Amino acid sequence: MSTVSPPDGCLIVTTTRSHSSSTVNDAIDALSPSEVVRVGGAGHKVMLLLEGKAHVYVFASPGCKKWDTCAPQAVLEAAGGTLTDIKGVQIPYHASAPHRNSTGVLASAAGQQHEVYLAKIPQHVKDNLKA
Ligand SMILES: Nc1ncnc2c1ncn2[C@@H]1O[C@H](COP(=O)(O)O)[C@@H](OP(=O)(O)O)[C@H]1O
Ligand SMILES: [Mg+2]
Repeated sequence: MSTVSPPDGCLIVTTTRSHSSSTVNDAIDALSPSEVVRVGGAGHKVMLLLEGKAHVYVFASPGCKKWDTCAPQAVLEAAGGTLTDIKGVQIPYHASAPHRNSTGVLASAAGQQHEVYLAKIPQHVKDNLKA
């Protein structure tokens, strides 16, 4: 699967258009992005990662559900990218897993250092999101 790499020398963060909060914005600000692209839909944001139009997708909020992230995550991982919760933990998809992604979402494009973005998310943001 071929994808386009996001540009070097800048940081484009994609996030929610309609579910912002102070925690959501604190996580974004901590990355010091050069641009923030606010669009609706988990799939839309992952598409931006695949198209090289954003480096990282950050959502430090509990609202997103398993069915919003499962297909986008599969496609992103097939392309070499990464999607975890905001703490870097794998999102569980087994039959008895809770429907809600209560510990948020952080996804990065292929070639990005996922752990570098994770390390920049403030501890109070991580602590605020409980499983
Ligand atoms: N507070 C909330 N209540 C309900 N759904 C939410 C939500 N926050 C996020 N979501 C869902 O999580 C997905 C990503 O949210 P957002 O677009 O705001 O980043 C969206 O679903 P879809 O991916 O099916 O559009 C959206 O409906
Ligand atoms: Mg949905």
